[in-house]
Order: sequence, then structure tokens, then C-alpha cells
Amino acid sequence: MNVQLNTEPLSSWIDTGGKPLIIAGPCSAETEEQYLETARAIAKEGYAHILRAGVWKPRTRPGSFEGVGEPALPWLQKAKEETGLPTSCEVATPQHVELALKYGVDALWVGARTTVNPFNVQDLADSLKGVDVPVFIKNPVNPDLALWVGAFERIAGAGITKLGAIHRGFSNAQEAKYRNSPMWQIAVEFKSIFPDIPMIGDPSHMAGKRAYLAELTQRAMDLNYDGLIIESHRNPDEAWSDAAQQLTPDALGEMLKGIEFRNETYGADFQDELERLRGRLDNLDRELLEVIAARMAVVEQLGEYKRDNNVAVLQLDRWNKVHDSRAEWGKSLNLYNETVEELFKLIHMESIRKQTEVMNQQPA
Ligand SMILES: C=C(O[C@@H]1C=C(C(=O)O)C=C[C@H]1O)C(=O)O
Repeated sequence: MNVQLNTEPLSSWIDTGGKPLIIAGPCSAETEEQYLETARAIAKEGYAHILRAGVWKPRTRPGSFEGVGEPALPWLQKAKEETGLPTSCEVATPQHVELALKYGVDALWVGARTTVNPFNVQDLADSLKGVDVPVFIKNPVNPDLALWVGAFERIAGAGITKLGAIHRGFSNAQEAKYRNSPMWQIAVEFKSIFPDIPMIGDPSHMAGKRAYLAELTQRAMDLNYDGLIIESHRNPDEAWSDAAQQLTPDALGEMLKGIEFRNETYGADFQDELERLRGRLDNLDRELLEVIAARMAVVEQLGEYKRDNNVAVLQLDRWNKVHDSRAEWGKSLNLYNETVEELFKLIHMESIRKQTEVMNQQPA
């Protein structure tokens, strides 16, 4: 995918002193007291650069707390006056954009349930024309990279240049460890398409549970993310939304203290060893491809043999044996089981493709 957008680097629109950007605040602004108390405690801890607050909340089913709406916006203004921290909130409609800007909210984000809908994103883009405000775009709820990219094209098309991506994970069809599966590969692919757009991890929405916040935060930092957006509430257990995944401002401070923030740059010694090891990987990858090519040559011969004897390409009994034995071999080699499975599924599909091609060729 080749996409060029006119964006400004994060460091030109917010000074984080070279550290990852931290956006913290409650899932929802519930009452003036709750919001201000939480904001003050976060500011006192000193780790945050931007305050967050849900003002309008898209909820799966009606009847849940859907946010306070416009009356909460003056609380954000007060929090900013008192703490000096800029504020941010989610916007899902042009009316939200208008109100957030009217009350001086400093940064906006587009939620995952909005990113999925191009009509909705285009409406937001149209309402942002001529405005200079940072906009973060969360990944869509479904693992569709092109949809995420498309949302950036629409918002950038409106002239917004201060753009950030928020990786909040993807909905699960079944019960899974995390509330939203990270599927890190999608964010890594996003980073390779848009290397200049900051990637902000949202461990709160990935985790769904406090217990998983630290491991997900660490993972995001290991992948060199540019920042984090984390939910923090003065009294998480009594939160009106997302109670299980929020932390008190001081517990969030403790959690962040336990995270290893990786260096972005490296010295000459590190560089030498890095190049030596990467050289070994280059050789091994070359050999890996040679082995795959040798396998494909045998697959092709087998295909010709099947064609000449009018035997079907797909042989489930054999495939099941291949699948099970390779899983066993992988295990004995200490390889991650799912990776071995995925790899052989791919290899099998490629064999099927090749043999189908052979099947439909005339014998030489
Ligand atoms: C190579 C064959 O054809 C297909 C491809 C397989 C493979 O890639 O290992 C296994 C079974 C078949 O579905 C075969 O029949 O052995």
C-alpha cells in the first residue's frame, strides 16, 4: 500500500521531553467532582501530557451510561485551567466536533466504532475542514488495516496534519484472554505504511482487566510505540463505565514505573553486533526460501503424477498427518505452536495452488 499524507511529527505539536506521550484520564467524565479530582491526582503524579475523558460514549446496548455530553465540557476546561494539561475527548459526529471545539478541547479522537464506518468518518472530516486540532484515530473494531488507513486519508484530506493512531485491539468473536485482541501485526503494518504517524497503545481497551495492563504496556513499548492512552479513575471500582480496566492515578504511576522504556537509538558497539546477527538472519532466510523452493519442486512432481493418474489434488488424510507431525516437530524444536500451524497452513495452500495449476496444464 502506497499512501502519502501531509502530517506533522508528534514532537512538533506536543513536548514530551523525548519520552512516550502519555494520555490519561477516566473512561468517562461522570461528575464535575469525579473528573476534577481524577485530573488533579493525575497531574500531581506528573507522568501525563494530555488528559482524556469520554464525554459521549458509544455503548453496545442502550440503557448503559452514555456519557454526560455537553455539560461535561466545562469540567474539561476547568481541569485544564487547574492542571495546565491539555484535554482530549472522543468525537463521533459533526455536532460533537463543534461542541468540543467550542469548549476548547485540545485534541480529539475518533473511536473504533466510528472508524469502521466511512460515511461517519467522512462526516467528521468535513466538519474538521479549516480547523487545526490534533486528531487521533483508533483502529476499527474489526481487523481491517485498509479501513484504518482510509480513515486517515479522509481526515488528512480535510487538512488535519497533527495525526496520531491509537491501537486499541480488535473485537473477539469468542471469549479470549484480552477484551480486544491486540493483533500487533496490524499495527506494525500500519507503522510501515505511515512511519511518521505516532502510534499510541491503548492497553486499557486491549486488556479489559487491570491485571493485564502492565504486560500490554510493556509489549507496546518493546514495539517502540510513541505513547500510551490509559484509563485512570479516582475510584475505579465505582466507575460508571469500564470499571474493571481502570487504575487509580497513583496505581497507574506505579505501573508505569515498572515498565522498561526502550531506547530508540543505539551506539556503535550495539550496531556492530546488530549487523552481525542480522547477517546471520539474512543467510538463514535465504536457506529457508531455498528449502521452500525445493519442497515446491517435489509438490509439482507429485502434482504431475496426480494429473497423469487422475487423482485429486487435496488429500485430507495426508494433510492431517502432515499437520500433526509438523506440530510435533515444531514442539520439539521449541517453536510457538500457533506459528507452526499458520506456517504449514500457508505452505499447504501454496502446494494446493501449485498442484491445481499443474493439474490444468497439458502433460509435456
Ligand atoms: C503434496 C500433496 O498434495 C497436497 C499438499 C500437501 C502438502 O503440501 O503437504 C498434502 C496433501 C495434499 O492436500 C500430497 O498429496 O502429498
